[in-house]
Amino acid sequence: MDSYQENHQEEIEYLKKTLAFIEEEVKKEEKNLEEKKSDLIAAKKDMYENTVHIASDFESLVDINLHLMQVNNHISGYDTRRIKNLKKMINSPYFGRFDFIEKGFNEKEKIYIGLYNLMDKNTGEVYVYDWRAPISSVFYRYELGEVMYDTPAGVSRGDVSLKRQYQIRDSQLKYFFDCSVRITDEILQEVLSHNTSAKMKNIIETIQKEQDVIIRDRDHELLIVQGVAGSGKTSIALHRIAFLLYEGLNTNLQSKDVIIISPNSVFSHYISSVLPELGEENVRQSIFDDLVLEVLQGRFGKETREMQLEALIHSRVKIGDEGRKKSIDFKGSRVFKKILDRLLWHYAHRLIEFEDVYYNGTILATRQQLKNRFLHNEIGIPMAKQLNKIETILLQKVHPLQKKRLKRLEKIVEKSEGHEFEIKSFSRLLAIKQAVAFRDRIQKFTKVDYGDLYTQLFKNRGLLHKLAQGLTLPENINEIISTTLQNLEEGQVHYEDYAPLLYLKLKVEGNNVVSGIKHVVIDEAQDYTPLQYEVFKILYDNATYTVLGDIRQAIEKPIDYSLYDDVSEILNKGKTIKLSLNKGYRSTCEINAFTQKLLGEGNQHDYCSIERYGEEPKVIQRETLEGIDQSIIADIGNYTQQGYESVAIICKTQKEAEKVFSRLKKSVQLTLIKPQEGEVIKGALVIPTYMAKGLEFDVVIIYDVNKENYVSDFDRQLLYIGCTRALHRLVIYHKGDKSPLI
Ligand SMILES: Nc1ncnc2c1ncn2[C@@H]1O[C@H](COP(=O)(O)OP(=O)(O)OP(=O)(O)O)[C@@H](O)[C@H]1O
Repeated sequence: MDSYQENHQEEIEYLKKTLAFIEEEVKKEEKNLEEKKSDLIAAKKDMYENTVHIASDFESLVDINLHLMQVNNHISGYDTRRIKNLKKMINSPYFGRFDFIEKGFNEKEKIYIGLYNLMDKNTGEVYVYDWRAPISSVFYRYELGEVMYDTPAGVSRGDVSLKRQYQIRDSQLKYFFDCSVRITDEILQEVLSHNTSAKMKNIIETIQKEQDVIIRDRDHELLIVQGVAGSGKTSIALHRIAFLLYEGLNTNLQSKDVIIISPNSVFSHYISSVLPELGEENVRQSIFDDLVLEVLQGRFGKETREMQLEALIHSRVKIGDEGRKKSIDFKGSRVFKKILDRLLWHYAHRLIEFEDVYYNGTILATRQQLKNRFLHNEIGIPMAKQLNKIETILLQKVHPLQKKRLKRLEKIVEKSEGHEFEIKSFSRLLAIKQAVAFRDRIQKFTKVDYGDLYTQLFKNRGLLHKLAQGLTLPENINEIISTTLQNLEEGQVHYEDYAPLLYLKLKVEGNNVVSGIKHVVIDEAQDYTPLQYEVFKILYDNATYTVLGDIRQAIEKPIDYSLYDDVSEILNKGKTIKLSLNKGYRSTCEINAFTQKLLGEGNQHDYCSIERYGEEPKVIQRETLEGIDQSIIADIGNYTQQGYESVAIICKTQKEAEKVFSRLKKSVQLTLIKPQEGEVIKGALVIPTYMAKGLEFDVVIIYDVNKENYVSDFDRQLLYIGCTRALHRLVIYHKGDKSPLI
């Protein structure tokens, strides 16, 4: 036998042994589960039959029941998860191996790496190491030779003499090969040459070194990643969560303690299967609009981010109509945050009209006393709570006086005519009326409403200008003031007002809604304004953060890397690091070269692409829209025949997408993706650019990139986002002259 055959034989044996062990474990766990279920049923039966004798009251009965439910959930949750994980491993128990001699030891260990740990508890033999285990980092980071890796007990060193990769599918060893480099480009190219799927997939078999460094970072409280399109930011974010949860076994981080902030619900669906695939369920996902709804509870209307973008794109068509854009920039800025802080200060010091409080001729507190108490507030207590406390104190003071007053009232009523038979009840009624009047009087200065406060900023003539002293305001500030006031009075504010309103509410009332989050992942970080980060900071103050974005994919903002400095200053974490990724994995080299050119002079950046070749992108002119439609119908047929499974027709706006959809649907099977709607399915679909963010498709067709439709830098960014969604093919159609941007 030659050495390959020997190795092959050895690997077949090892696979057989591992699979047999997994199957044995599954059987054991299933038996275990059955026994536990029977025990539980018996315990329940016993409880129902006997509790009446032992549970002395209803409360203890409830307690027992609750306890049993918890035990029940705990047992079945843990056991079924382990069985599920083991079953997943039957398909492919591991994908990599390295042979390792730890410094100071002689014995060579074969370290197999897979989805989860697989250990024989009786013998201590480890069949497979979880890809997240400390030792597994060697596989992702090193070639042959000397290596080191972090363990909870410190750094371990050693020597790697062999690295091997496998493809095992349906429990069969398809192939394996030895590699001296980290992860060979061939296997990566092979993985990337496949079609994309309706749901994002995990990348554990081919994580790259620079990605692994981010995934396993434990040293920083704020980790910022600037990565080019397709560099794996979203994948990394999800694998990082899985890693932190694995580590969480030591640090007590659980899936319910983690939240992912993603751009929209279509994207949320797209990424929703990665963590469950990696064995981690129940991580919360939220979009900013959910937070708005949760905190503001629909009080100021329901404009969504998509509606804002749609309005913005349409307003751009009218040259010179920059009002909304300036308002968006201003209301998201740190300047506006300063104005809001000054507004809060001004309200506390100047606008609350404290009064002397009398009751029945007795002074309870002077105006100055109340003001002093309020301003020398215990640090950190929100304004509304502090005022509420003042109200409670005044009510407590007045309470004994009200009792005396009731007695007095009874005497008065007794003497008056017409109430002889209802002295008590009539006196009480009078007392209640007086108490209400008293409370209303003090509530004039103890109630503060964040919405009214925001309105005052725009309604109170000159207030905003006064508060903005020393700050630079946009040229159209007066227009912004009048439009905002009008919207507030109509109860329908713009999306850009939500962050300031949230900020004011959280500052005024404190954070009553969200708690317990220990780690926050913000994807598509470039899409949030500094003020939105201020809101995140208040909502998740004690959490650590992973923030990932690509400044070139900002939709309505100029390319400006200072956002990351703002994020770092605002979140203000002790240990912060900013890392960059400049290798794209999604698209072919031809598509990458095309999209880099799109960025325009001066905006290109350090970029490299994985070596995967395909066809040149096509830019095709048609005389009419009908001509474009006919070509697209033919394209969908051709590309589907060639085996591509997802073809996206990307339009500039939702309106355009709807029109294209209604024309094309007569001739071809396709889906229109709408904001707020669930999943992107496979096949042909029509989608507006901003909804396609973060997604990817085998074939991307960009609709009508003509010289009127795509002209500004803003359009360039939209076009860039659209084109970078393509894996294998990119086609651009235009009616008449093409856009000067391509
Ligand atoms: N190490 C890897 N191995 C295999 N595939 C990878 C790897 N890294 C990234 N990919 C693939 O590249 C594609 C892009 O990844 P992802 O969507 O995470 O990138 P991104 O940086 O978030 O992209 P964008 O900012 O453009 O939305 C995905 O198909 C992902 O599976």
